[in-house]
Amino acid sequence: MEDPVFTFGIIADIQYADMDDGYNYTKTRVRYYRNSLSLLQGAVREWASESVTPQFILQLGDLIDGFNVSHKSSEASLKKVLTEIEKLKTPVHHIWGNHEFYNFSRKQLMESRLNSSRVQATLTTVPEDGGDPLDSFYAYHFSPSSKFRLLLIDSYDFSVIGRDPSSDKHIKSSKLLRQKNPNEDKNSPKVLDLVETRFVQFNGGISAAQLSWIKAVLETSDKNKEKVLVAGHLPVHPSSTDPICLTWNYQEVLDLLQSHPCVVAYLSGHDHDGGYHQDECGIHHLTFNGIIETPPESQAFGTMSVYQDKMVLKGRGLVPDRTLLYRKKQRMAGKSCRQSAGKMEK
Ligand SMILES: Nc1ccn([C@@H]2O[C@H](COP(=O)(O)OP(=O)(O)OC[C@H](O)CO)[C@@H](O)[C@H]2O)c(=O)n1
Repeated sequence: MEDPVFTFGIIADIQYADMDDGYNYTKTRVRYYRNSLSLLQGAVREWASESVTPQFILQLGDLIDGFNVSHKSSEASLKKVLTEIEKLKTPVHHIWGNHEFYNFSRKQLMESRLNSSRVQATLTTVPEDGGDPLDSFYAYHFSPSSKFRLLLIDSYDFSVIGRDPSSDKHIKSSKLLRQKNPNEDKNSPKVLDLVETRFVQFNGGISAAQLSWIKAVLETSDKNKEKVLVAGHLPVHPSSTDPICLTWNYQEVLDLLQSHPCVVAYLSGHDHDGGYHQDECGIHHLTFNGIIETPPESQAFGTMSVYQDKMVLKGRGLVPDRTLLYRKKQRMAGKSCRQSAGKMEK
């Protein structure tokens, strides 16, 4: 078999805390807080023993659990987990999830080892909108190999968590939550239907500024005939996740991704049960199972081998193997495949 152009490791929702096993909020799933570190160690060992060490690791967010806050162990837990993942001596690209914001402020995150845009500075482009960097979003892109690009986006850009209560983004997202979610506890999806359940406080959305930044990146990639893999903590397709985990403005994000032929995949975490869907434009939506709810005797991570004509995911434990062919349906830049279909037939 031909060699891949590049390979990378993927892992999601480790949510480490030095505490006994517990449950998720609805008491339907066990959370293995302490053992999540052992599963991470196992993943690192396996990646290190592959014939070719992955070029980088994509960590899809929620590296340590929010419980660390009450245990006053956020710094210690973060250090422990980063020490393990960094043993691989390969770059790690970090997405920020809701649990990052329970543990740390945006300012702390920007200055921490979780700011991989800074660590990988030579490879990346970070948006500069001229305003206060703390009101901005954490998103960047890099090219792991010629004609391929990884684009990391900030699912909590427009959110009440991680935003200063006096900020415009906090005020507006809090207003949106009040409009969409009648429950006193805004983390509760009670009485909300299907995709409306996404309007809970532990989710967030993508601001207009970030959407236009993403659009500009994708336009350049379209022009340069690149293939782009987009990654964020929250899923954006209702068929790839339990709807309670969706990005608030998932439809806007989907419309944007689907109108750029360069986009081949969207990778996310958050829904610990995982999910997969190939959308009508051929984009592969992969939601990775969370380590935190993976039994100690199992595993949940993957190695993605990227080829010119496909991606091959070698899954471990709960993550299945998949061969992901690039889209067959043609799309025109700036139009979704649905809009393009009619035009191309003429
Ligand atoms: N129905 C719910 C669910 C959660 N909460 C509270 O919201 C906060 C975050 O919840 P948590 O389960 O820790 O979030 P995760 O990111 O680990 O998982 C997302 C799941 O996959 C979604 O199903 C926390 O404070 C919970 O207590 C809530 O109040 N009501």
